Amino acid sequence: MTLELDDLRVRTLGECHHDSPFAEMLATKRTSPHYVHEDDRVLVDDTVSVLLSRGVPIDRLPSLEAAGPRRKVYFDPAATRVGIVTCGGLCPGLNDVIRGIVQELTEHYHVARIYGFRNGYAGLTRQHRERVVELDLHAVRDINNDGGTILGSSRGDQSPEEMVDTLVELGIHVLFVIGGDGSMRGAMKITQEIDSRGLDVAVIGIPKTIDNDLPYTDQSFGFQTAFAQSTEFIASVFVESQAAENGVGIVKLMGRHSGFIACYAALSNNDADFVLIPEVPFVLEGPHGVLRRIEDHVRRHGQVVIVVAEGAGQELLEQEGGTTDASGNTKLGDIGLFLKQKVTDHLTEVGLPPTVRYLDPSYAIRSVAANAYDSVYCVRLAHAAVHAGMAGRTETVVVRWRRRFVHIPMGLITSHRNQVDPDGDLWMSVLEATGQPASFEP
Ligand SMILES: Nc1ncnc2c1ncn2[C@@H]1O[C@H](COP(=O)(O)OP(=O)(O)O)[C@@H](O)[C@H]1O
Ligand SMILES: O=P(O)(O)OC[C@H]1O[C@](O)(COP(=O)(O)O)[C@@H](O)[C@@H]1O
Ligand SMILES: [Mg+2]
Repeated sequence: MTLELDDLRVRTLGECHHDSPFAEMLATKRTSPHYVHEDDRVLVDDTVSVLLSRGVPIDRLPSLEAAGPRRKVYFDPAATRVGIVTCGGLCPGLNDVIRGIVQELTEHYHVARIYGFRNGYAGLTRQHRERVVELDLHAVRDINNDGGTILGSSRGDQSPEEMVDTLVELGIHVLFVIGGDGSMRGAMKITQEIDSRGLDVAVIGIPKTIDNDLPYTDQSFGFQTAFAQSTEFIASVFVESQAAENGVGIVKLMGRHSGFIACYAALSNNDADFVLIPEVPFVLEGPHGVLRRIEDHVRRHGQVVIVVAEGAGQELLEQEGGTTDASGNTKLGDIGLFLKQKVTDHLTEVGLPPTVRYLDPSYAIRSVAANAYDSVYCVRLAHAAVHAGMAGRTETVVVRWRRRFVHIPMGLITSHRNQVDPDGDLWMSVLEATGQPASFEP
């Protein structure tokens, strides 16, 4: 609520003087419900009460710069060299974004060169510089039919100085970083280094996360594909649990800090009786605890299905002492296996010896190709990113916000996490669909 208009202004490298290949097409366009003029701004808030509570005139309301092609661009297209890198965990749609960027840059802007860095930020280091690949239409043809990323990815810190040396050596003007919160923190270190050297290089982020945990964006690309994949595993344990006496199906789904995949997957096929997510703490023991509720459900229905997000109930696990992955992300305890054991022990103790079917689809939900919806989303994000970069926006992320494509300052996307609001309408839908209690605490 403390967000001010000035926090939402994106950085530009300077005035745009070069003719854009889109100038002619834009000349006749008028602002409409389907087209936002390049100088127009999109409101952040969408309810009357929040807008009123801002207490400022309409032109001072928090708003975002519209994405899309400009009449003039900052970089001379024919002389522009571009780099693309994908970092962090895989996500459906990475190849669609790469293809979209390369197509747009090649077919419309006719840029001089497009380089792909291999295996995340590691590909920008001195050691791996020779592995850089040149990307053209041929190299990206059909890549969207495959999951993963043709460029590869990685976790782990790299020196911003070395990475900027690589950009300078290859004469790159625009770097596109497709990645999550960690990648955007890394990208901001790259822009700092660019600034400290006074270089004319733009850095544009395209937010990637299957967890859907980045703020200031509608559902992130690949999320829909990932939760759709998850539903198949829930359906499997449901069938298994129905066929067994005291059948228990448990599916653990990705979601380090946010339970969006668990919520959407559970709502999608409506087979889950309990959904456990990081945002809503729960207790296992006691008359209102999860175990007792599961027991009640098995007594009444003869079976039960539980969907648990990997980050749920971490406070119940004995932690190994703050271990982290190469990128500094905290490694989580295995709530799925823990829950499986606890449920088995409890139901056995109360005379309902269960048949437990446990699935941890893990990488199976994020390594697949994007579905048709996500593919459309990816290609549109790619176009928006290219227009932003060519127009000299920097330290800027392209996002879709309330169905508009807009620019936001990179710092905002790492400012906090998008999480399921326990007071919000999504969690309410989950409670309505599952019938689980709003709280497992007395
Ligand atoms: N605070 C940070 N500063 C600089 N680089 C970072 C930072 N956090 C993460 N990175 C780098 O960004 C890349 C991706 O980060 P990671 O957390 O693994 O995935 P994601 O971008 O999906 O969150 C890694 O190479 C990682 O080292
Ligand atoms: O085994 P890995 O590659 O570290 O990935 C596991 C993590 O990746 C995620 O899919 C999200 O990772 P990112 O932050 O890279 O998007 C989490 O849900 C999961 O905890
Ligand atoms: Mg991350």
